[in-house]
Amino acid sequence: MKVAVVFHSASGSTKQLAQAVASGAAVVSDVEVAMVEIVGADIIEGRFRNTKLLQQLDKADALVFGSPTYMGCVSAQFKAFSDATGELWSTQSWANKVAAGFTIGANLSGDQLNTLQYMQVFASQHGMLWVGLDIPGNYDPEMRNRLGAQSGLIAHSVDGVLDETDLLAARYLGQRVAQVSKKLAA
Ligand SMILES: Cc1cc2nc3c(=O)[nH]c(=O)nc-3n(C[C@H](O)[C@H](O)[C@H](O)COP(=O)(O)O)c2cc1C
Repeated sequence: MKVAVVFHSASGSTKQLAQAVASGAAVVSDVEVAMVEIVGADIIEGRFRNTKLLQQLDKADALVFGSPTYMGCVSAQFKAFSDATGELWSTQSWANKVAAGFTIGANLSGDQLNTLQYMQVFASQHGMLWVGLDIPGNYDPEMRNRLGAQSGLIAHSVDGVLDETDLLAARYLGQRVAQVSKKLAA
């Protein structure tokens, strides 16, 4: 079972979440986890060009998408990556892969939900199966999902220092994606 955490991060906070998601997925037995970073250098004249990266994702059973919230949506780098997958859309070659998402913003209510919703639509365009969080906000003894979104993980940091509960929720999201993927494959 292969889980890929596909993310863009400019100043490192989304990357910290991605590492936590990956570590959560890795605790599930027989799961191989890859960190797949979207970098600006792969965007040439506005188009994301990294065939190897897309081929790596083809082989994964589950993709967890991560992007900072920029201007109320995914970053331009993440969007360029998602546009590049348009070539796969007509064949639906990612259909029935499991998908999930996480984001972070500097404002408590900085329109991060729109970022998750974009990722969810993106996954649906590929026929993927979206997995949200099954942690009801403010009802968790560990205070994971403190911001209460269940479409995916919304984290918040004003200075790039991650809240421990957001990292716990990210770990949990990774674990959940790996477990659901195994269940589907059984
Ligand atoms: C161009 C730009 C736009 C941003 N837009 C938002 C926003 O709409 N909502 C929000 O809460 N934070 C916004 N932020 C803050 C980032 O989401 C936040 O700093 C995040 O932690 C950056 O992630 P990174 O460290 O992975 O790059 C914005 C930051 C930048 C640079």
